Amino acid sequence: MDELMSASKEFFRQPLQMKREFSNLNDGEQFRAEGYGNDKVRSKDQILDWSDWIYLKVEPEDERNLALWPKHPSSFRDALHEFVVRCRRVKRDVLRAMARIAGLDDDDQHFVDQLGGRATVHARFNYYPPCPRPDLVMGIKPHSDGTVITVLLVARGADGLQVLRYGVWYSVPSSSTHALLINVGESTEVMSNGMFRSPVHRVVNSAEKERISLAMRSG
Ligand SMILES: O=C(O)CCC(=O)C(=O)O
Ligand SMILES: [Fe+2]
Repeated sequence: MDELMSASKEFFRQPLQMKREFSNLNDGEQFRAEGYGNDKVRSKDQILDWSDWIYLKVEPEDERNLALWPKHPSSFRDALHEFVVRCRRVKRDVLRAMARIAGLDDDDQHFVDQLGGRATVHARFNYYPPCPRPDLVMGIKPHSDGTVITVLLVARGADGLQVLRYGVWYSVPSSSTHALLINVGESTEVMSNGMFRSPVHRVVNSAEKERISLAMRSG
């Protein structure tokens, strides 16, 4: 996790020109989901998030578009691959535990198998630079994840993530180590008939501190 978080930081700290090599704008114009950049611009009045990201399909392995995987730092690709492999187990264990909580017996059939053998996983590396006027921007707008499950890797000491519960925003405390946070996705909320809720969350920027995270979005 250390290596991956350092590689991510190093990537984002490069000059824009270097990062644009992996841009999510094809020919500088046409938006595609994968690559480095920001939201698709749909109108002049659109408010963009105060963040940068890289969005990459990481599973199934044979559907990776390696041309968009950063080459610098050189540790980036291997560190990401290793994390993807480790996440498979985390995901499976969490989904099995959830099936047990739901009182289901043959657990794999319920949540794990919903992902199938060729489940799609996207990695979204997020970088939130400090903002001199955090009151005017949003690092990532309020949303819930359209996934089965999201494994969020939060860099050591990074704060800014907030979760909405009954109309009140609660801050997720930062940790002195890198941390994994599991987010229930909308598909699981539907599959469980609302027993597991997919929380609405957002990131607020800080005036002094950056935030780095990696969301592994499954399904
Ligand atoms: O940076 C974070 O912790 C939140 C990221 C997030 O919500 C997402 O990528 O879906
Ligand atoms: Fe999210």
